[in-house]
Amino acid sequence: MVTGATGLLLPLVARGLIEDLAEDRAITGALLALSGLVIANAAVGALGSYVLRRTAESVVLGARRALSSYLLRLRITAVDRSEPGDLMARITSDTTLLREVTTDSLVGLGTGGLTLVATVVLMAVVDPVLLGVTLAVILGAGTVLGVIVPRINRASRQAQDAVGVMGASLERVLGALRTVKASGAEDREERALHAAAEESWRQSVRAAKWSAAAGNTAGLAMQTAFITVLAVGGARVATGAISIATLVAFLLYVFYLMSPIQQVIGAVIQYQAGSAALSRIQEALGLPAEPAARTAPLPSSAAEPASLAFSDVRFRYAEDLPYVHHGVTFEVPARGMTAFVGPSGAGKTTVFSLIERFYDPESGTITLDGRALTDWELPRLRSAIGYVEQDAPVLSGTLRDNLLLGNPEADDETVRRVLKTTRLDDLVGRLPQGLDTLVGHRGTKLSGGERQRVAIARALLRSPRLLLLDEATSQLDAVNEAALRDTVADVARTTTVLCVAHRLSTVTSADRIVVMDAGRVRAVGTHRELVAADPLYAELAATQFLATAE
Ligand SMILES: Nc1ncnc2c1ncn2[C@@H]1O[C@H](COP(=O)(O)OP(=O)(O)OP(=O)(O)O)[C@@H](O)[C@H]1O
Repeated sequence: MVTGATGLLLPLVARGLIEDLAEDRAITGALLALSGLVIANAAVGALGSYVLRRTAESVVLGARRALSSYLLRLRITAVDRSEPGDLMARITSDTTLLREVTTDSLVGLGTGGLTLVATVVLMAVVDPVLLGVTLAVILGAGTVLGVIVPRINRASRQAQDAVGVMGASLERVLGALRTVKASGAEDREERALHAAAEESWRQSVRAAKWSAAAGNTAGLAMQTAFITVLAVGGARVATGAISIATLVAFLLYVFYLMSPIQQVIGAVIQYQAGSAALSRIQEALGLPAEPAARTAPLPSSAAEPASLAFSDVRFRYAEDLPYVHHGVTFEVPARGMTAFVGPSGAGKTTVFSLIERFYDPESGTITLDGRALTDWELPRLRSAIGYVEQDAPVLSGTLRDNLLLGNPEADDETVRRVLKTTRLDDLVGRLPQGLDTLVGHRGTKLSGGERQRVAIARALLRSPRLLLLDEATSQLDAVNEAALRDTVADVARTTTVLCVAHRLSTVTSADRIVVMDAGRVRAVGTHRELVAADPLYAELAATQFLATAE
């Protein structure tokens, strides 16, 4: 505003200068005022522009922090429905567009708008007739802009959506690059990536076309205003209605009008891209999330193991999908090892997802320590559990980062002990950088079996009251598997262990086995009991399990 005000005073001082010259008065004062104004204008302008950019960066930072915190708390149901690459684009690319909204758009609209109004007021003071001429031209341009602006908005939104699609395609390909290469699918994936990039290009070019049209409409309007004012003003000077000095001052105002008008139109155009990005950010912030809560402390090593019960649990992943659990009921007392077996797709992993409350059942209750899961504070519930997922994910970073992910407080002695029980000590000893070795994206620098052992070690370091192992030993060789079986048996003496098992060797030593089939529990018992009592179990034991047993 100060920059605008100093700029606005210049024509008045210029008029004074011309009048001083015309009337042979000293011009030192006017010259000094002119120089002072020019310098103040430049200095305040530079400072303002810095403050503005800083503010804009802070807006982007705020949006990125809010979005990343929110996305970490997303419910798994929302993650199932979204593309991670698209969510990533919303945090990285869409937030960048907010920078322009803050600098060029909002502030441009504010200062440009104010300068515009002030200029018009001063024009009215100088000569209302010429102001009328100027406004008529500007109004015509405004009408044209009203048609163009919504088109810029639509194109901007589609361009950003295409960037999201591109992010999703990239994530899809980079997440499984080996499979893509092994399947010889590079060309097809390349086409999909290019199609998304081209769609973004097409829409951005469309937005650029309309933006250029809008920008030029403004330029054209200003030139028309300039020429019309010159013609009408010239005529008025000829008839003696106004003086030359007034015409010069007015033309200077028309000249000054250019910048705020360009600013306002630029702001409106920028705002279209910004508002498209903003609506994509708001969409992400509208996804269902878990309530914000602080991470709960891990249970002390002396904490009692947990007991668990499912009672008539019915669950499906979405309303348009079939039920995965049709009234699942079982009880697991504190301590000991419970194995879940059953054909693929029976709903074993889903049991674990429900315990972690990644999803909530449609009906029935799940209790931990006799208390419904819904009555537990979510962080407290999860802090009691150690979970090793089916594909044993390992995160990019060092081995140490991965091991300490679930318990950053674990001391060196505990880490050493767990490394020994999971037989990772050999690996760590062999690596030149030991625990500080980088494991690569998703742990690609580790073998499948090593990844599983890292995942188990990570869960054990939490000293959980309930340990969930989902086929955690499927990729281990016989020696490692036997060793880990002993470790798990050891852990089961002090902790409740639930294990989805595919190997007979894991199952035979279990305290109880829950046989699941098509979303129901069909039998519970020990290996010996079930072989005699349950035909499905007997069949599984005789074929699938025995085939992989030692
Ligand atoms: N996120 C999900 N969204 C929709 N359906 C899912 C989802 N996860 C699993 N399902 C479906 O739920 C059913 C049960 O899956 P679950 O992973 O619990 O089976 P499982 O018994 O562990 O099988 P496996 O032994 O092959 O791992 C399957 O039919 C599967 O297709």
